[in-house]
Order: sequence, then structure tokens, then C-alpha cells
Amino acid sequence: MSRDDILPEERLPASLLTGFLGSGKTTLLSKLLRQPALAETAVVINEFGEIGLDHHLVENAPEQTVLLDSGCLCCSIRGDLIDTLRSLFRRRVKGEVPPFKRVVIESTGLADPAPILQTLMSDPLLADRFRLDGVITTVDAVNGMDQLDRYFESVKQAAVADRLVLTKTDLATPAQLAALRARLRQLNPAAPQILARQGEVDGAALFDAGLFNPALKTPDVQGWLRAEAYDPREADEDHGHAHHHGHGHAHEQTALDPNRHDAHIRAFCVTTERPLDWQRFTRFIETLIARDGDRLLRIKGILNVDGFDTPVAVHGVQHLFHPPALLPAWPDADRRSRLVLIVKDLAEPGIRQEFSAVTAG
Ligand SMILES: Nc1nc2c(ncn2[C@@H]2O[C@H](COP(=O)(O)OP(=O)(O)OP(=O)(O)O)[C@@H](O)[C@H]2O)c(=O)[nH]1
Repeated sequence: MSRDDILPEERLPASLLTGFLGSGKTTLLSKLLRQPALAETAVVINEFGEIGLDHHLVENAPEQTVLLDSGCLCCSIRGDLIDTLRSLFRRRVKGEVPPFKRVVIESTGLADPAPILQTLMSDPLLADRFRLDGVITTVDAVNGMDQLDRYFESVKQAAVADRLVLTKTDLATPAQLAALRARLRQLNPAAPQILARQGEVDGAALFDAGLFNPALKTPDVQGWLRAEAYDPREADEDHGHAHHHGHGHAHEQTALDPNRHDAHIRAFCVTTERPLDWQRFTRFIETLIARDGDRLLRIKGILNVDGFDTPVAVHGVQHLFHPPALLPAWPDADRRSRLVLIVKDLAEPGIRQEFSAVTAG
């Protein structure tokens, strides 16, 4: 790892828009694309049922939209996604498509987000040209509860989100909305919950969720990591645009109903004040990946590494880790290493213990 590993900011941001079948992805996207700030956006759509609406969207933005129609994004067509994104970039360079500044990949409602994220991270050409801006997950305010109960994919999509958009809020009762929000906050404490009606939301709340914020021209560690959201003392605080009336509903993950899929997911943050020995940290991560890679839905972190004046950012999805990036500066006076983990069927205390061992004298 060296300064050469600093991620180039000029790569195009790519957002993954996911969410259960019929949860309002296309409605949201078609409204978003009408916002001036998102005018220069290319869209890659994975068709899977409900063709009519998606075609409507394609008609709205013919040159910037590429349709992937070979089935479910998460299984066989990873190669297609690679080819599509590569070709989109080539066409952009040749001037065959408008010079888009960001990409949104709309996945099928049944997709597991992990392979899509891995594709962006692992294909060398794509990783040179695109950077993951964030995962945006739509959750139906009326049917979301039931979908979370019944489909583990739906839980996963919500758990790994950087932004949660609660759709169809015009149809939900206040009680439905409050219950869903509390559940989502427990599942994913860090993601701001944005309320949408007929796809109307402020695009600024959904994009630029990544580590590199072009507007700030500097890494936005807080916005990306949101490590404080995992602190139990902060758990009742309002995140993002959420308004809830803290009656103690979101704090302790221990209260999870064991019969729910949610009980398989843990989202937590491990921290340490002591600078980390890079080799020991690497061993810790490598062991974790080798043993539990399938269960690491997402890891993000900022590390204070012994011998480095500035922090190192790490980001991984399951077995795949992005090359660590040495950032130009610490964002503030807080020099603690912070590692956020979203895991499935992995015991939090065990990981905490292993992480402490990395930092033990
Ligand atoms: N009342 C109401 N209806 C909505 C809202 N958002 C979406 N819908 C409707 O819900 C249905 C599904 O919306 P889509 O945008 O097609 O959902 P999707 O997630 O793209 O669906 P798939 O591509 O099939 O997974 C459509 O009939 C939309 O008009 C909303 O905020 N309020």
C-alpha cells in the first residue's frame, strides 16, 4: 500500500438501485432522471418482468439507457454487466453516447446486490473507470414488512444499502410507516431513510454517497462510513431525513425476533484508538475472508495504520476487497480506526474479539 493506491477521483460514480419486485425502482428512477442534477446519467437496466414501465423509461432516455435482458443480474450475467459497462464507457469516449457523468444500474427485484458490487470492484477495466457511489434500496412502505418477512433477498438489499428509499408513503398508514422505519433502522442503522411519493425525492439525498464526493473534492469519510450510527448511544438519533419520535424502538439489536430473517444480520462497528499494525490487520481480514467470506455482506472502514500519517480506507464485499486506499488527510481530530461490518450469520462478539487481538500490545 502506498500513496499510489489513492483512488482516482475522476472515475465515474456508479450507483446500484435495488429493491424488491414492484417496490418502485423504475418510478423513482424515471423521476430522478428528470432532475437537472441527474441529466447526465446513463442507466443500465436489468429487465425482469414488468417490461412496460421499464420501456417507458428507455423511451425517455434512449441514448443513455442500456437494457440488459438476459435474466437475473446476480447469476449468469455478470459478464454481460461487465461488457455493457465497458461498451458504454467506450461509446462515451467515442462520442457515440452523450458524455454522461454517472451510471445507475437498476437491478431486478430479486437480485442479490453482492455480485453486482463485486463486479464493479473486481473487473480491472471497470474498476479503473467506475467507482461505487452507493447502493440505493427501495422499500415499499405498504408491502415492505411482509417482503422482509418472506424474502431474505429483500432483507439483504436493505441491509447493504447506503440509502433507503421508502416508497409509496402516500399509501401507508403512519403506524405502518413507523414500524417499517424502526425495523429498517435496526437492520441498517447507518442508511438515511428517505421518504418518497410517486418517486418524488431530491436526487442529492441519494447520490454522492461514496467515499469520494466530487463536490467536496476530498474524501467524505463521515458521509460514507457513518460509523457513529452504529454506536448504541446514538441509535435513537435521527439519521438523514428521518423523523421518528424516539420511544426507544431502535436501539438494541438483541431484541430481534429470532424468527425473522433480520435476526441473521448484524450491523456493527469495531473501533480502536491504537494505531494498527498493517500486517496483523491484513491477516485478520484475510482470515475473515477465507473463513467467512460468504457471510461478509459488506465491510467499510477507515484505519489508523502504524507508520502512516493519514488514514487508509478499506472496502469489501464478501470475498472481494477493494485495494486499500491511502487518503490524503484525516477528516477531523478523531484518529480512531473504525471498521463497519454488515454480516450474515456471524457472531459479533467473536469478530470483536479477533479485532481486539489485532490491536493488543
Ligand atoms: N401510490 C404509489 N404508487 C407507486 C409509488 N411508487 C411506485 N408506485 C407504483 O408501484 C408499481 C410498481 O412500481 P415500479 O416503479 O414499477 O417498481 P419496480 O421496483 O421498478 O418494479 P420491478 O421492476 O417489477 O421490480 C407501479 O404501479 C407504480 O406506479 C408511490 O410512491 N405511490
